[in-house]
Amino acid sequence: MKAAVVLLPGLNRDRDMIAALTRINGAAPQTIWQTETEIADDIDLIVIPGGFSYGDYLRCGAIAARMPVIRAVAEKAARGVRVIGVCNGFQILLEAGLLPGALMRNASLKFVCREIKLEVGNAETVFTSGYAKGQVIRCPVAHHDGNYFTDPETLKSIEDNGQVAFRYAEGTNPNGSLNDIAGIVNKAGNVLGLMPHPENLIEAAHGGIDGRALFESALGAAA
Ligand SMILES: NC(=O)CC[C@H](N)C(=O)O
Repeated sequence: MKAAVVLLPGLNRDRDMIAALTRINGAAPQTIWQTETEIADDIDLIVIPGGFSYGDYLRCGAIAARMPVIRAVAEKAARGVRVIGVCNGFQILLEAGLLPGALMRNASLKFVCREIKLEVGNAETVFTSGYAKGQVIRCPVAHHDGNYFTDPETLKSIEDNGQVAFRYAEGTNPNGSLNDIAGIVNKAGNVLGLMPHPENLIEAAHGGIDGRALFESALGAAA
């Protein structure tokens, strides 16, 4: 499988993401700059990394969501290509309408940078098939706008459809997210957004490999 990483000014997790994908996939991902309007047909997985695109001006992810490259990502997503947005990448996918809901300022009004625990909410997605349902994994978070919110009807539908891929395990919700939601997939199941950073826990030097199965699932279990 071939992976690509979207690059935007202000992102700062792109190198970590490229390193993680290179290690897991055995080949460096292609990089796609903000102004590109087309993404190659042989790309199976597109990743939008975390950071502070365009300085988080207006709202986190709001400016990025209007860049040509995100339109190209949306076109690929509509055709079933797998897309992962991590942290700022998740915010961008929400702002672009590829996922439902919004990420508000953390309930504490503070930037939170620490390790939390994640519970796998649905192990039947292409991104979580390497985990067991209910499995609890370690994962770092680093954000100030991670407080997932949506209207009650949407919340019910994402819960009923099994779209909650990851939840903050009991007592570790760092931001006040509704239903402890840490990551969701779209209805079709090929777009994942999550606030924590699994790319920072994929090799022994990181102190653990709990994030690895996410990328292995996304890269390995492809049709
Ligand atoms: N690490 C990140 O991607 C941070 C995302 C965003 N800038 C926030 O602080 O909420």
